Amino acid sequence: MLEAINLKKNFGDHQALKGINMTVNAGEIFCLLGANGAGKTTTINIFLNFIKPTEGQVLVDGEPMEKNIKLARKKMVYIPENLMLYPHLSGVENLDFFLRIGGISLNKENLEQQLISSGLQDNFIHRSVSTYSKGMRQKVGIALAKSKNASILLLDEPTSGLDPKASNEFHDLLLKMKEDGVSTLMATHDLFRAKSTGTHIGIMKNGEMVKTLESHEIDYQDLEQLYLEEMVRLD
Ligand SMILES: Nc1ncnc2c1ncn2[C@@H]1O[C@H](COP(=O)(O)OP(=O)(O)OP(=O)(O)O)[C@@H](O)[C@H]1O
Repeated sequence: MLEAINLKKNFGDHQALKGINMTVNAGEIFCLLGANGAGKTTTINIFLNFIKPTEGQVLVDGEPMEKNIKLARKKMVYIPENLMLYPHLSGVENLDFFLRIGGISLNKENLEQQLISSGLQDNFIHRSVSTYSKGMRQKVGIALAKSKNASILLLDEPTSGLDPKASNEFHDLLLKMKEDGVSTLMATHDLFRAKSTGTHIGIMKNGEMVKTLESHEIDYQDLEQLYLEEMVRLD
């Protein structure tokens, strides 16, 4: 479970976040929507402890993150738009490497199994990652999250640039992790996916969360209209 309490972030005299409150419970997929510069990545970076908030607090499973940052990071996996993997290592070798950094050692069969169950074709798992498509690299990220038993998944536009089939496969994997009780926070510009995959949708604008809703409350057309209205509304 992930919570933000009154998160504020200033970069110089620019207020990037103006008091964000949000909760992502176990088994929820919270999709953050908002125009470029709304503050989505800043929010995710604070959750990841990449940057510190100017004010406010992050709670991980109810505990302030700064109380035990190592433990909090152990629970999390981050998949950005372009997952950084070692291009000359295979999928199996990358997975092994990143798991070992986190103190986890799996045997070869388990590593292979994790990649295959994350949708990577078995004839690719021993090939160098430089031969992988973007969708295949993102699946290595999912395999890492599953192998780590991560309970929190933070995603920053993970399917941008993926073709519809690859994007579909990736979102199916997110839905499976949701069934396993993972708390997922995903920044996205894809309203359709936010509606179809998300359990909750937050619309950010100029550093504020201007709307939060449960995705079953709204159909896709109304979400699109609401989003566009929020974007043009003068405050
Ligand atoms: N390190 C930084 N230094 C100064 N300003 C920053 C920094 N990081 C972000 N900002 C500013 O904070 C605001 C929020 O940026 P952020 O990257 O969080 O937006 P975003 O919603 O993720 O946008 P996008 O959809 O383009 O990824 C922007 O005005 C951005 O210019």
